[in-house]
Amino acid sequence: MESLQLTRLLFCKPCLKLPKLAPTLAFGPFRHVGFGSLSRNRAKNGCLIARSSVDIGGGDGGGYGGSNTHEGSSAVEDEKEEQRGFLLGPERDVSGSVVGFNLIPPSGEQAVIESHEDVASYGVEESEDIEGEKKAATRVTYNIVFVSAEAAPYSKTGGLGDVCGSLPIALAKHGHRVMVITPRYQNGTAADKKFAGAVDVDCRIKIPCFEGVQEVSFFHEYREGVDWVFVDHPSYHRPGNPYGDSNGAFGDNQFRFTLLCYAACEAPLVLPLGGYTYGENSLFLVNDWHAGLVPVLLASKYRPYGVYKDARSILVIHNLAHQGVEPAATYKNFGLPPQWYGALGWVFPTWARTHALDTGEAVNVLKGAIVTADRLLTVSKGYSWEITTVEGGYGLQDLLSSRKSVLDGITNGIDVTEWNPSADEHLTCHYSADDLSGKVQCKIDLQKELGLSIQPDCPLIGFIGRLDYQKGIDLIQAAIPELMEDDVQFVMLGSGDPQYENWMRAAETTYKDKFRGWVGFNVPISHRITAGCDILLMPSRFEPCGLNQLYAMRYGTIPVVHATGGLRDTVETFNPYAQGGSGEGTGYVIVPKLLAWMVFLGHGSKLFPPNIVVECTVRWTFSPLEKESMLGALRTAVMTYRQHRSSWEGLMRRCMEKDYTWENAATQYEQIFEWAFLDPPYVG
Ligand SMILES: Nc1ncnc2c1ncn2[C@@H]1O[C@H](COP(=O)(O)OP(=O)(O)O[C@H]2O[C@H](CO)[C@@H](O)[C@H](O)[C@H]2O)[C@@H](O)[C@H]1O
Repeated sequence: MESLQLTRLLFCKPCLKLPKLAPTLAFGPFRHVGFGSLSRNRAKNGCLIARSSVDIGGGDGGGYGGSNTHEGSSAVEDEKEEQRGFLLGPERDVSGSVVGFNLIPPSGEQAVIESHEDVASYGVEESEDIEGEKKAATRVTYNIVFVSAEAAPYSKTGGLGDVCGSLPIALAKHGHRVMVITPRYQNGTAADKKFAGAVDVDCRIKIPCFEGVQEVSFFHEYREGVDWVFVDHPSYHRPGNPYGDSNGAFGDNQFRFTLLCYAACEAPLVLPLGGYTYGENSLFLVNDWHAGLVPVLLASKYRPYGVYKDARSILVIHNLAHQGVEPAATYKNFGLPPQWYGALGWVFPTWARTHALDTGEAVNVLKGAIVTADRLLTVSKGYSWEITTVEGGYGLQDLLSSRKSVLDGITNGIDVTEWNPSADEHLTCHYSADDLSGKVQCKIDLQKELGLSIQPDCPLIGFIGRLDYQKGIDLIQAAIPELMEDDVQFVMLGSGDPQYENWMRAAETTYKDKFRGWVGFNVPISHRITAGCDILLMPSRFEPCGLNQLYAMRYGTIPVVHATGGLRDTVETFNPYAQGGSGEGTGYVIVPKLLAWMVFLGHGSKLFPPNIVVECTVRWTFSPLEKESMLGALRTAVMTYRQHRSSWEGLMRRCMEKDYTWENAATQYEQIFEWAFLDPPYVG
């Protein structure tokens, strides 16, 4: 295999020398008054190293330092790798990963100048105390590199795009230097314009993988305090979304995201953004399997050669169901040293194998990331526990349990500027918790737009999301015939599995007056549904965090959710007896919650003083996940909407007053960063 030569000059400065403040870093609310990068300088003490021939992963298996002493993945080794497991007829998920296993067992069977002005990792910043006096407080800032397959507004198919479009900005506002690195997708539609603000930085690197050498280039846009870096390669230029098109997932996703990961490892070293590279002390936030090769590369191809010795990586799991699994024979594609096979090696359980001779051997990128990342994070606390269980671990529960000491969960925030009912650009009418009157107009507008009968008092139920098994679409499908007998309207927006898309179209024909199924991905419509509906249904089988329920709450749209993962963490069960109402009932409070509520409804509000309802906290949850319990929760919500309007308005207001800003989440992320740097990095 041909190896890659990359010319690089590294300027290194003497240990402990504090560099001047880089002007490009003086953004955010905190002013750096002094900082220095210590550990990196320790590694290359006071010398100028001219490095030509830097191999970033050539077939000799080498890494940084131009060393050829490292054992290579020879042709013989490659042969061997090829003989590892072979999957016939692999079943793939929407992102293209092999999911030839039912993870829930079936029943019965269980020239580059690197900055010498090394960017800050540690800073002292000024803050104000409550009396307004300026005082010096030590606040650590980091050079953060987000790696993600999508980042809104440039690319988005779901919540991953939202998070990687918003959290970086929140962290930049905290004074961190933040880069987001993601592919530069060009699909030949108007969406291509979203990348128009990014300029070619004229930096090309060659990546040896897939038994060849690939050249990628970088585009850059500095926006809202964040360096948005786009990796450009012909494989990102094709119709469809980041993962596939109408024919399903792209067959070369392993290749496309391998390129992304290599490029992400190089970017902090080679891109002098604003004049300075991010450098080796960077903190990588790698999101889902698409970015999962980054910690593996750091451990196998950089750290052994003294590069990124003081970097850290945090794997953020947004969805454990997608793991980047491919046949074991594809290991050689990654360009990793053969001895690192074990990090990615994965064996399907016997029951999940395709035939008697199938050894079940595969490579699993997400597993590699779980093994090699310095810390693990999920997007809610509830989900961080669920993934350590058989039901939620998707085969990785034991590995995840073994890393519990570095596993945390932080609930996502939302972009409260984009999602703001009092100023939403996609709405013609606005409202707020103080004045809810505009919401009914949003409902009327939506009914008009969708061709539903205009009925301001008819409960309007919505669903927005990917049409995927995860989201419980089959449950909605099963419940619709019954639900459509009630006096309600139902609107669904989604795209994904063709069988659900077809069902939505058919349901629209069957229930002309009551049901609308919008097949496609449409952000303005998603805003109008969120504002115009009274109830948002989320019967997800599992939900790592969920953003739509957070958007819904902000818009005073009451979520009815399955009590799982982030939904359980963020939606509080409505209890008419709580708070000031406790003890004022008539003795019904000890019965199960749902039954108690039904009794309350049955006897009317005369039984309880009005303040009981007003002071209750929000909403319903239903568990276990069955059609009947979902219908029960929905009908309870509908009854409250119809019969207890003041309770309903109380619910709406409490929802709208909830704080799910990124500011809150960003502070929690900083705690995790601190912990990541307290422990030594993973070295294998
Ligand atoms: N057809 C359509 N048209 C317009 N907009 C659409 C749409 N379908 C979905 N969206 C939007 O995509 C986002 C979906 O976010 P979610 O968090 O609900 O789900 P997702 O499963 O993609 O994300 C995964 O990652 C996120 C982020 O961590 C976790 O919250 C979540 O639990 C996890 O499954 C929302 O902004 C939604 O409005």
